[in-house]
Amino acid sequence: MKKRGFEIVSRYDKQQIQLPQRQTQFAAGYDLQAAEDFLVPSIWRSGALPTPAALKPVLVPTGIKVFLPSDEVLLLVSRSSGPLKRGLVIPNSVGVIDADYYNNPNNEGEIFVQMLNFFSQDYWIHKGERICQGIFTKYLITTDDVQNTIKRNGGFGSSGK
Ligand SMILES: O=c1ccn([C@H]2C[C@H](O)[C@@H](COP(=O)(O)OP(=O)(O)OP(=O)(O)O)O2)c(=O)[nH]1
Ligand SMILES: [Mg+2]
Repeated sequence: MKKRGFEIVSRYDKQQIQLPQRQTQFAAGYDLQAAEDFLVPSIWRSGALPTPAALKPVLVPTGIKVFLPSDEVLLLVSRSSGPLKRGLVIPNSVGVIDADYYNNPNNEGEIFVQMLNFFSQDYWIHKGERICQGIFTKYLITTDDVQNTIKRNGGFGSSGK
């Protein structure tokens, strides 16, 4: 049985979604692609100072989900060229993709990438463009960790404030 890997979520079935890949021999990150053309508006779009609305991140769909052992996590981190060449930053700094997010009843575990565009021009991400990289790693728990049995039923605040 496969231990860890990526799959396409059903809403993007047969839509030529590419599974993340490492680009070079010893690359640590699996580059995730945008599942569709997607606009990331400039934070400066409404004037001299960004408004609160302009500072709300967009969620770029990837069309993929990840399965992994329960003691591992996939970390979504920026590509170094994201801010430098496209003005795109990941405002949550590092996206944490938990093992129990896979196939959750709310969105099947589809991975989304939060983004803001710090450049002055709006930016259209094209379908298939590599928007961040995912790094697999193990996580540790405390000695007196209380094993939680609550099931995840979504993401982005699904466990409450
Ligand atoms: O950039 C991200 C970050 C998270 N997630 C998904 C996977 C993750 O397992 C879930 C919850 O993320 P996290 O625990 O970081 O956010 P939260 O605000 O604590 O949400 P929740 O209450 O659902 O745990 O949302 C993404 O798709 N992209
Ligand atoms: Mg959480």
